[in-house]
Amino acid sequence: MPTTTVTHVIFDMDGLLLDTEKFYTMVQENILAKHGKTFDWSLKAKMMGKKAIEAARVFIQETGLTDIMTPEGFLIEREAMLRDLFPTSELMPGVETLIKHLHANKVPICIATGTQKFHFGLKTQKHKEIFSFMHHIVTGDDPEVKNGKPSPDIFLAAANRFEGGGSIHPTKFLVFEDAPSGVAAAKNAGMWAVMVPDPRLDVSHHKGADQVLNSLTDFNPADWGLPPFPRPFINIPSI
Ligand SMILES: O=P(O)(O)OC[C@@H](O)CO
Ligand SMILES: [Mg+2]
Repeated sequence: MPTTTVTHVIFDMDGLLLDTEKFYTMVQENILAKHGKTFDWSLKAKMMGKKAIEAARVFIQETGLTDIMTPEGFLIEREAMLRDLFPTSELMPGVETLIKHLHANKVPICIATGTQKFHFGLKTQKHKEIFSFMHHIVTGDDPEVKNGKPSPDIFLAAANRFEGGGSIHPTKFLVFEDAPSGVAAAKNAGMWAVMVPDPRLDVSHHKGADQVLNSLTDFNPADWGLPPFPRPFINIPSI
């Protein structure tokens, strides 16, 4: 991991801030089971992080369902199942502590997520305080995001929306991601990428990340020149 100092942080959301990838997996398994097919992590690795329609095209192509359903039809079926699940989304471990710490130390933070704006609202409704600390949110259906991850579009748009964003060098941005497409997008944008992958994702998909963590609870801000977590207060009784 390079010794560098970053000044701004961009968070991915699904699978990184919110424990939502399990919903996509479960629903996609259900849809494939109806056609006698199984969903596996090699397909998941190709879909996660992408814009919905781009992920749908991969799903239909890779599972051989092109004669049975269209990507658009798959999304309609998937969304009907996801709609009730999204509002139950929980934060991943370490998220609240890290976001509150960065916000308290005035580190500019934002979100760049492949999910569409409407789903963003459903997924975050239980966590309004935490998401209120974000300077801005860029969603996959934003007009500036012409191509989804691994294209750099969404991270470049997110960087530009900070105060003075357009003149900040990309290496001042630290991106947190869970998906191979997201890490590739961050690197394509010239930024640093900390990957927090699902343990079921093959390690071959970790390449390109500048740091790989098992959990955000293992992140040390000082490694990146960010304000360190306060030292644990040890109350040593006076002798
Ligand atoms: O970019 P994120 O927030 O991971 O969203 C991706 C989502 O569309 C599901 O994979
Ligand atoms: Mg993600």
